Amino acid sequence: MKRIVLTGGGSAGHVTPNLALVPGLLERGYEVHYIGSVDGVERSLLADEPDILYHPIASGKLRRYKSLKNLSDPFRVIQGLGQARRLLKELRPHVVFSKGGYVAVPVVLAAASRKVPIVAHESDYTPGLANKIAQPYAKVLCTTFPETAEGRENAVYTGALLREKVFSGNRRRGLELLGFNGQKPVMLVMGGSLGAQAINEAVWESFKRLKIRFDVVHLCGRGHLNPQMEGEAGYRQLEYADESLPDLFAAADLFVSRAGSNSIFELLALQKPNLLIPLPLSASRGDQLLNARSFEKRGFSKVLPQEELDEDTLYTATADLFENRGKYIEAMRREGYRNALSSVLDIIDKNALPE
Ligand SMILES: CC(=O)N[C@H]1[C@@H](OP(=O)(O)OP(=O)(O)OC[C@H]2O[C@@H](n3ccc(=O)[nH]c3=O)[C@H](O)[C@@H]2O)O[C@H](CO)[C@@H](O)[C@@H]1O
Repeated sequence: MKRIVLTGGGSAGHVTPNLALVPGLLERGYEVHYIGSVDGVERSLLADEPDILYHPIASGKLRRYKSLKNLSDPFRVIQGLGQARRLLKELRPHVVFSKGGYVAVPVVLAAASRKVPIVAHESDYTPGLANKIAQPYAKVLCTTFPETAEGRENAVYTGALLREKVFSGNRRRGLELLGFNGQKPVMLVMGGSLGAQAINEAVWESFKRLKIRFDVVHLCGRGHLNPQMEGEAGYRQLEYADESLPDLFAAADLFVSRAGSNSIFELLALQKPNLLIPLPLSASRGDQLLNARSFEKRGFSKVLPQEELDEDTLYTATADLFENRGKYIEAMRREGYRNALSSVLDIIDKNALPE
C-alpha cells in the first residue's frame, strides 16, 4: 500500500486543501498520515476524520512580530525537526504533500533529508515562508494563481484545492438553520478562519443599517462572539461553521470576507457576489492584498481596504455590491470553475516513490 504524509497548519487555510485531497487519495489506495502540531487548528479539524492517522509534533511559529515566544520557538522547531525525522523513518511514506504553514517546515526538511519526494501547494499569489523554504526541495510546487508559477522552474499552475462538500449545500436547509425566512437577502460575513476583529466591529456598528436591507450571518472566529448581539432579529453569529458551512454558503446572497485564498476561490466557484476586506500589510506579508487585487481586476470582487473600513463605508459598499451583483456574477460565470483536485492527485501519483 502506498503511504502519503500530509502536512500544513496554523490556520484553516493551510488545512482545508489537504482535507479536499483526502477522498481522492483514499480512492487511489493511499494510506493517509498527517503530521501537524500538538495544539493547532489542524488537530481539531482532523479530529473527526477516521481515515487520517494524525501525528503531532512540536512546532514553533516564525513570527513577524515581537513576542517572548520568539525565544523558545527556535528550540521547538529543532525538536519538531527531530520528531519529523523519526516519524518519516518509521512511516516510510512514498510521498509528502505540504500545504504550508509553519508546522510544514520541519516536515519538509526531514523529507528532503530522507529523500522522500515532496509535492507542495501554494494558495496565495506569492509563496509563504514555508513554501519558500520547501520550493528548492520540492519536485513540484502547485500554484493557485497562474502568475505564481511564472519564472519558477518546478512550479505548475493547477488552481485551488476546494473541498467537494462546499458544493453540496442547500439554501432551504441553510435558512432553516439560521431561522431566516428568506425574504431579505442574506449577507454572510467571514473574517477568515480565525475571524477578523476589525471586520467584526464594523459589522456590529453598522448592523442597525445593514438589517434594513439584509439578514446577517456572521462567522466571528473562535472566542469572538458578541454577547450583546445575541438574540438580535435578523442576526446569527457562530464562531466557526464546519458541517453547516455548505448550507450557510447556499443560503447566502452576498459575502463580506477577508481575502484568504481558499475563501475567495470558494466564492468564485459558487459565483457569490463578494466584498473583500484584505488583511492589511501591517499584519501580514501582504498576500491578501495581492489576492484581492487580482480578483478585483478580473471583475469577481469589490474591494474595501481596511484603512477605509467603518460603519458607513461597510454599509455603502455592501449596498452597492448588491445593486450591481449581476455584473460580478456574470464575470464569475464567464471564468468558470476549475478545481485542482484531479491534477494535483495526478502530480502526487507521478512523483511518489514506487511501491
Ligand atoms: C491571517 C492569515 O494568515 N490568513 C491566511 C490564511 O487564511 P485563512 O486560514 O483564513 O484561510 P482561507 O481564507 O484561505 O481559508 C479558510 C478556510 O476555512 C473555511 N472556513 C472558514 C470559516 C468557517 O467558519 N468555516 C470554514 O470552514 C473556509 O471555507 C476556507 O476553506 O491562509 C490563507 C491561505 O494560505 C491566506 O490567504 C491568508 O492570508
